[in-house]
Amino acid sequence: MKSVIRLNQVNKSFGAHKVLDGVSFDIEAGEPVALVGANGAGKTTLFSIICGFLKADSGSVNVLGESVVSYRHLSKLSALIQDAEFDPDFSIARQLTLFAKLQGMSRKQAQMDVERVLELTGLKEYSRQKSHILSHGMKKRLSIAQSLLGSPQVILLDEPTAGLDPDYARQISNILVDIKELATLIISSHQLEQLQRICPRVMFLKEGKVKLSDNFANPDLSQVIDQNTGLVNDAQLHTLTLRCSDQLPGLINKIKALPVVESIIATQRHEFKIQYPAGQEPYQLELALLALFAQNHWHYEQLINGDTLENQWFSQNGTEGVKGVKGV
Ligand SMILES: Nc1ncnc2c1ncn2[C@@H]1O[C@H](COP(=O)(O)OP(=O)(O)OP(=O)(O)O)[C@@H](O)[C@H]1O
Repeated sequence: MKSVIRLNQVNKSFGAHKVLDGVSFDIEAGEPVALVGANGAGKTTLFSIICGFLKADSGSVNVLGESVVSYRHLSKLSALIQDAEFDPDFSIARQLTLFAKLQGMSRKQAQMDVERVLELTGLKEYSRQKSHILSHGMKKRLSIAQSLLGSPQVILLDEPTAGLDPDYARQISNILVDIKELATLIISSHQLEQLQRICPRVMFLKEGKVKLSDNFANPDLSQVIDQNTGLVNDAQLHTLTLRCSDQLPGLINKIKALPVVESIIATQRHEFKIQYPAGQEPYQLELALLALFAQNHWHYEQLINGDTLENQWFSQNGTEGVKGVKGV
C-alpha cells in the first residue's frame, strides 16, 4: 500500500509548552483516519505541520513521498480549516472558479470542476448566490467543495461538523461518506459517532503523543473519549447541558461568542453541551446565558449543570440505548 502521510519523530513546542512529542505514524492511501483528542491536544497544530503552514521543530514530514518543506505536496493535498470565510461580494461559483484557476486550470476546466464539486456537496442550485446568504452548515459544505477542487489525493478536515446542529452535521457526514473514495480523508472531530461511520481507523492524541488504532474499540481510547456520549473527555472542562424547545437562529454562534464559553456541541435535536473552564464558577455561564436569552427574547426548556439525567443513567447502566437518547 502506498503511504500518503508519513511522520517521523516530529516535535513541536510553543515556548516551553511541548505540543507534539516525538510523533511518528504512517497513513496509507484510501484509508480514512479519524483524529481525536481533547481541546488543546494539538490536532490543529498537527494538521498545520502536515500542510506546511507551520514548521516542526525537528523530525520529518512526508506527504505522498514529498517532504513538506519542499512544498511540492501542495497541489496534491487540501485542507478544510476551521471557520474559513468566503468573500461576501463574489458569487459562490465565481469564487470557486477563481480558486480553481489559482491551481493552474484554464477558465473552462475551472468552471467544469466547480460544477463537479458543487454537485458533490449539494450546492449546485446556489452557485449564483453570494456566500453570505448561506447558513453555517451550508458554508461548511462550501468549504468541503473548495477542498475538493483539483481532485487532491489527501484532504485534511479540521472539525468539519463543529458548531452544527445534528441535522446539518448528519448532512456533512453523508457528504464525507460519498467522497471518501475520491481521496484519503483525515478528519478531526469531537463527535465520535460521526467519525465511526466514516473512518475504520482512529488516531488519538494525548499529552503530545499519537497512537494509531485499527478500531474505535481500543481500550486506550477510553482515556480520551467518553464511551457513553462519544464526546472527547477533557478534565480541564466542565459541562452545562442546555435544552430548548425550538430551533433558535444563530444560537450556537452567539453562545460560542460568550467569553465564558470554551466550546459548544449539539448532541441531539435542540440539546447542546456547553463546555467551560473547570476553574470557573458555573453560575458565571448561567448568568451569561440568561442575559443572552433575555436579550434575544428566547426561552429555554432546561439548563442542567453537568450531563443530562439520561446520559448519567446510561453511563451507570451501560451504553445500550445511548443512540436512542442522542436521537441524532
Ligand atoms: N501559535 C501558537 N502560539 C502559542 N501556543 C499555541 C499556538 N497554537 C497553538 N498553541 C497551543 O498549542 C496547544 C494545541 O493547540 P491546538 O489548536 O493544536 O489544539 P487542538 O487539539 O486543535 O484544540 P481544539 O480541539 O480546541 O481545536 C494549545 O495549548 C494551544 O494553546
